[in-house]
Amino acid sequence: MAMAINTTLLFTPEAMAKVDARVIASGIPGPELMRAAGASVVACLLSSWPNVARAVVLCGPGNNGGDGHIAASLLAAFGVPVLRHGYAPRSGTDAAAASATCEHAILPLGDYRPLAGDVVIDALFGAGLDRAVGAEVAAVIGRIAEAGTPVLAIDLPSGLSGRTGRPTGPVISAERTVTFAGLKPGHVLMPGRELCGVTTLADIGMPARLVASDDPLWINGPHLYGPTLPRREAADHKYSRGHLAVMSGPLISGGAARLSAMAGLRIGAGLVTLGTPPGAVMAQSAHLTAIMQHRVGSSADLAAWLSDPRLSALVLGPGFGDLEKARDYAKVLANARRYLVLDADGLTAFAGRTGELGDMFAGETRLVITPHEGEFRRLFPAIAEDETLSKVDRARQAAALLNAVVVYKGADTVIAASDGRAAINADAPPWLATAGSGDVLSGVIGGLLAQSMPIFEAACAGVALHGAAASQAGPGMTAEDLAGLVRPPAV
Ligand SMILES: NC(=O)C1=CN([C@@H]2O[C@H](COP(=O)(O)OP(=O)(O)OC[C@H]3O[C@@H](n4cnc5c(N)ncnc54)[C@H](OP(=O)(O)O)[C@@H]3O)[C@@H](O)[C@H]2O)[C@@H](O)CC1
Ligand SMILES: [K+]
Repeated sequence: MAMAINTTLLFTPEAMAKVDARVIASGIPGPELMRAAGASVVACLLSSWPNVARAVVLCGPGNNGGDGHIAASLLAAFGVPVLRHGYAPRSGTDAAAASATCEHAILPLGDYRPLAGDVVIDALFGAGLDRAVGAEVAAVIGRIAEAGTPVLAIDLPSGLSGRTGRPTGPVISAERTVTFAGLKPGHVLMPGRELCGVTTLADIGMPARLVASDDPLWINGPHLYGPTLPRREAADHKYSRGHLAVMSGPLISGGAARLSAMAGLRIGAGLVTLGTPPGAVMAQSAHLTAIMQHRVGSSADLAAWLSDPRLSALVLGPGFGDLEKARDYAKVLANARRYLVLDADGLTAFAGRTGELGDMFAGETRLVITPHEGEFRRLFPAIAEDETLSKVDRARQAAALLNAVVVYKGADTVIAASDGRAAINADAPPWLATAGSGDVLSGVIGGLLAQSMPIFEAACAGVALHGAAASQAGPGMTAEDLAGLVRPPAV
C-alpha cells in the first residue's frame, strides 16, 4: 500500500483530525500511528543531536504526550539517558498505553531544571491545543528559553495554534519540529514558521488516498499553477503574447510604474505600455527602450485607449499619487471589463470605500489586489482586528467581500480567491522586503494576466516567480535587480 506525506495541501488541526479518524476507521489502529510518530521523532533527535546527554520528554495529557512516551521508551532502549516530566495520560487512552511502554516515572513538570547537554522533546500539546497554556507550563517554557536548551517539538511547538500560526499565550521556540502526514497552516504562517525552526514532515504510514482534505488550502507551488502557465509556441507574435498597460504616476514618482512594467515584460507579456500623464512623458521617455508609452491624462483618454481590445490587463497604483484619479481609472477599467492589478496608491484610494470597489468588479473575477499588512488594515479594518481569524481567513474574507483575488503580502504571503481557494507562499527570502519589490510583483502578476492565465493561478505563479527571482538575486538585492531577474519558467 502506498504510504504518504502530502506536500501540497495544508491541513488545519480540524482537517487533520478528520484524516486521523479516516485512517483509523480504515483499519490502521491509533497506537500504530503513535508508534510511527514517536519513532520519527527519535530518528530526528538522533540525527540532529547525536551527542545528546539527556533527552527530556515534556509530556502533556493527550496524544501529543503519547507520541512523547513512545519516543522516551525508544530512546531508553537505544541507551540514551531519558527523563520524563509532565502530566499523566488519561487512563484507557492510546497515550496511556504508550506511557506504559516506558519505565521512567513521570516527574512533575515544575521540577524540570535544564542542564547543559539536554535536548527537550516538547510533547506537551499539539493539534489539541485550544487555549493559552497555564502558569506551570509557562514557567517551564521560560526556564528552557533562559537556559537556551534546544527543543525538538512534536507536531507543533506547545502554545502555537496550528490553525492561525499565532501563539495562544506563552509558547515554545523550537529548533526543530517533526510533524506527520501533512503540514498545518501554523507551520508556514508567521510567527509559527519561525517558532517551529526546521520542520520535518514524517510518513507515519497513513495511506496516501486518505491524506486528503476538502478545504482548498495549499502550499503555493507549481502544482497549483504549472498547468496554466503561458505556453510558448513557435508561431507566437507580440500581440498573441498579450498587451499589459501600467498606469504611470506624475513626474516625481514614475519609477515605480517602470519597475512594474519591466517585470511584466520579463515575465513574457508581448507588449508593455506605460499609460503616462502628459507632464511625465518626457521624463519616462528618457528611461525607456522596450517599453512603450501612451499619453493618458484623464478618464476619457483611458476609455479611448481601451477601445483597443488587445489591451487586456492593467496595473494601477505603483507611484500613482492621485487617489481621486485612481478611483476614476479603476471605474473605467471595470466598465471596460479588463483585468486589473490594484496596488499601492490604488489600494489607498479605496480605504473606506471597499463596497464601491466590490460593486465595480461584480461578476467574473477580474480584480487582483496586492496589499501589504498596513494596506490590508486600512482597507479591511474590521477583518484585520478580529483576533480569531488567521491570515488565511482574513485573505479569504477580503476576497469574498471584493469578488477579487487577494495577495496579502508578507513573509507568509497568502493568495486567496473569492471561491475559497487559498495558498500560502512559504519560501520567499527575507531580503524581498525592499523598496519597490511590490511594484515588481504587481507587474509580474499583470504580465501573466495579459498572457491569459486564469486569475488565481496568475497570482499564485506571480508570487512564486517573484520569490524565486529574489532567491536568485541574493542578499543586497534592489528592486531593479529583481525586475531584471524575473523570468517565466520553461514550459
Ligand atoms: N490521532 C492520531 O491518530 C494521531 C495523533 N497524533 C498526535 O496527537 C496529537 C493530537 O492529540 P490530541 O488531540 O489528544 O491533542 P493534544 O495536543 O495532545 O492536546 C489535548 C490535551 O491537552 C489538553 N489541553 C489542550 N490545551 C490545553 C491548554 N492550553 N492547557 C492545558 N491543557 C490543554 C486537553 O485537555 P482538555 O481540553 O480536555 O482539558 C487534552 O487533554 C497530535 O498533535 C499528534 O502529536 C500522532 O500520534 C499521529 C496519530
Ligand atoms: K508539542
